[in-house]
Amino acid sequence: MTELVLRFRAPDRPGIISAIAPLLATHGCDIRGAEVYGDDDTGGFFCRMRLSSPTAGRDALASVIEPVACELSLSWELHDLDARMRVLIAVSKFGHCLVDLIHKCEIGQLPIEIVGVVSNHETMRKTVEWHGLPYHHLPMGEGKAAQEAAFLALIEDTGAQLIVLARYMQILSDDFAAKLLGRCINIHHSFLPSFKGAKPYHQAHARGVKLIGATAHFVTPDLDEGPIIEQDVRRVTHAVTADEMVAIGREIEASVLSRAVRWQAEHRIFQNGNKTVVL
Ligand SMILES: Nc1nc2c(c(=O)[nH]1)N[C@@H](CN(C=O)c1ccc(C(=O)N[C@@H](CCC(=O)O)C(=O)O)cc1)CN2
Repeated sequence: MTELVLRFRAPDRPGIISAIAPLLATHGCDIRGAEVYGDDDTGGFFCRMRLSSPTAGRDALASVIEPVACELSLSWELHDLDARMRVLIAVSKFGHCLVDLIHKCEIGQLPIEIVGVVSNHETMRKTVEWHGLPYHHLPMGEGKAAQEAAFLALIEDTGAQLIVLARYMQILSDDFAAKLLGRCINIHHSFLPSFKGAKPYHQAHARGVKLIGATAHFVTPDLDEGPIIEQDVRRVTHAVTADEMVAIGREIEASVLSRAVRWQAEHRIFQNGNKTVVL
């Protein structure tokens, strides 16, 4: 039995599901779950189906879907759910999101394979190597261009399908960010669009907010402007210091980022203009 995810998007119109469903039934596929969304603003239609296929494997099924999808102008993907997404994690000095991802991967809560950890500091090497994972120290000393070239080579060498910036505090150049479009997720330590930049908790404290939060988003060349995937908040009072906000924020950041990574690994996220649809 093969567990698969079929996901597709197309200009919205009647008859898309009724064209696909019989095809799946003909090939013995059971639709175990399905979510759809039609966007009135963009006219887009989005669908994610979880399939059980007793006989046809991924490639066999893909070969019969292709002609129909072409006829319907579908942009589609078919993923084997047993295949874990290859993930390269980037971190600077703060390891709370990194260790949360490693732990959740180790206990099987995240369907990913961590292919390595990259950092511009040595701070997290001991922890990462203790978990038996490769650590790649890429300091900024040789300049951003050289560092990013080494970072990109690592992405290619490891076959990483997703790059996670787990409190990686370097702004990626426009060229590098453009090369990672749709496959790089960042955790920003504020409730975007408020408090962009490097020190959001101090900005929040200075502003006197009553809620602080974290935002997972796809990385684009524009700092902290990428499509938002997940957010969460916590209530704070006048008595909470900036340092206490940093401490409260760690838990929010880790939970928000791990949810975004799980959804990406489960092929649930569609980019929809500068927004996302999560099915
Ligand atoms: N092209 C992009 N690169 C990065 C993004 C992004 O959205 N687009 N997100 C950041 C993460 N981040 C906030 O979430 C962030 C990181 C770093 C800075 C910053 O000002 N860094 C300084 C250096 C700071 C240092 O060395 O400690 C800098 O790069 O000059 C702001 C926001 C990750 N990259």
